[in-house]
Amino acid sequence: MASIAANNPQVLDTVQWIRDGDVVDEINTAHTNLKYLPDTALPLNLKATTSLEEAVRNAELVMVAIPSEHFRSVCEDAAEFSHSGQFWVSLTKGIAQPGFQFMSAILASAVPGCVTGVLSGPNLAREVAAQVPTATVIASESAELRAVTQLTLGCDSFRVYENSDVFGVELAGALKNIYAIIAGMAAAMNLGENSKAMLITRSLAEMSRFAERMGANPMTFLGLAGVGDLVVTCSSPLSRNYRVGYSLGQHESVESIVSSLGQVAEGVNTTRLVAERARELGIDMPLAFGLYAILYQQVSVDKVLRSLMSRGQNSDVEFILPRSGPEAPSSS
Ligand SMILES: NC(=O)c1ccc[n+]([C@@H]2O[C@H](COP(=O)([O-])OP(=O)(O)OC[C@H]3O[C@@H](n4cnc5c(N)ncnc54)[C@H](O)[C@@H]3O)[C@@H](O)[C@H]2O)c1
Ligand SMILES: O=P(O)(O)OC[C@H](O)CO
Repeated sequence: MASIAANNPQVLDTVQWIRDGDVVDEINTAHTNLKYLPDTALPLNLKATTSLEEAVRNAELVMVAIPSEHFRSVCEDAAEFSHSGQFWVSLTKGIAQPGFQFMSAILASAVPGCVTGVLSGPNLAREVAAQVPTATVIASESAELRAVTQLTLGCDSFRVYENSDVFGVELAGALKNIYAIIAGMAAAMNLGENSKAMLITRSLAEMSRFAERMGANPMTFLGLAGVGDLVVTCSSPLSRNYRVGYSLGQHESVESIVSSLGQVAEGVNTTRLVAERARELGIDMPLAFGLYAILYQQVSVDKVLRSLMSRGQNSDVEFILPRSGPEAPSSS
């Protein structure tokens, strides 16, 4: 996203804050970030810094892409350099603990006086930086924040659509990681194209069911942040969550997959938080429960698959034909 903004002649300065001084030097001198974007030359005017003050103090728009686990602490450190009315947008697709915290809520409490938004959509970072034609969603209650984000990022290779359902957009971005892991598993098991279509479509049904019960608008899931991001992350090995699933499907342990990934796959933690919350609220989420059993209860992938395929059959689109009660297994 920083490279998209830096390429925009209407944006005065783009400053990217990074902890690691060596990466900062690499971006400022060689104009590359080989670990994350090995094939991309970064814009010459993209400036990196290890100083939060330099990145935040004079910014009109601050975009935060920190893994959810560390999102609050970085925002709290940055808050002393913010000013009232400054636009802060989360790019992070996860849920933080303790409790069940979303990034827009963390921004609002960690950065007092800021105006918040969420950017989410089918946006594999390598493709965004390579200027592959791409679209995203900016969600905010502030029309001004939405417009500033569209002006900052909109260009020949990148389109920014708007939505006011902040909760729905950020929930979609977090939930799709669960189903990307499952899709990666299905790919490793060579389950076939029919299975892929069933999986993506039933994932969407499950995500929308959860979202509606949590108070989001399920129609948001028909847009880029819902269907769009679900399709890309469930189809591409460029997704870390998909790769985690692929390795699980090859019977690697979660511990070794996560340690060899070297980057964050938010879906592993999100699966636990969402499955636990869904059980508390009595929301039926068979795919998320199945993945939870594989990740956290040592249940085999084959056993989960058999149990999913033997469940009672229910409504296709539950917003048209209501579901007929709990989908209990039809056979043991
Ligand atoms: N990579 C993508 O394609 C992509 C696309 C859209 C959204 N996201 C979201 O962006 C978020 C970040 O993912 P990412 O892909 O940028 O890479 P990542 O998950 O590897 O982490 C991003 C950066 O955060 C840094 N970091 C980790 N802990 C930190 C801390 N305590 N303080 C400061 N920096 C810290 C890491 O060093 C890394 O440089 C995730 O929530 C992800 O869902 C990623
Ligand atoms: O690499 P992932 O699995 O975190 O997915 C990246 C983006 O969220 C795709 O939109």
